[in-house]
Amino acid sequence: MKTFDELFAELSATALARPEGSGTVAQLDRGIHAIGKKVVEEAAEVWMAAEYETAENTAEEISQLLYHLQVMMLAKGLSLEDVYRHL
Ligand SMILES: N=c1c2ncn([C@@H]3O[C@H](COP(=O)(O)OP(=O)(O)OP(=O)(O)O)[C@@H](O)[C@H]3O)c2ncn1[C@@H]1O[C@H](COP(=O)(O)O)[C@@H](O)[C@H]1O
Repeated sequence: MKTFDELFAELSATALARPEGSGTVAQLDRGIHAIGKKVVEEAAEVWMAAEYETAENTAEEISQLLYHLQVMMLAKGLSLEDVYRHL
């Protein structure tokens, strides 16, 4: 289990180190357009899970959406603070 901030720290390090086989590196290399499509896809999966599936499935879809939002933050060079100051 990890927090939002811990995942972001891990993904930031992964983006710099670019380890072989990293899905995050592959996603970053696909660019903003592809990452945006994943964000929309995962958001739709959250909606569908919330409407028709269990709370547990919904939580899993939400975690995937949060992951892809963080990948988008990295692709745009945004820090946690850049986002948090709007909350
Ligand atoms: N938390 C996640 C995470 N959540 C979701 N995903 C990816 O997001 C996608 C969402 O799953 P779906 O069921 O929608 O899968 P899918 O549509 O079949 O996926 P694709 O075929 O489109 O890739 C999958 O490709 C998952 O691999 C994640 N990929 C990685 N992480 C974490 O990110 C860190 C770095 O991962 P790597 O870069 O892969 O080393 C590790 O801690 C991982 O646990």
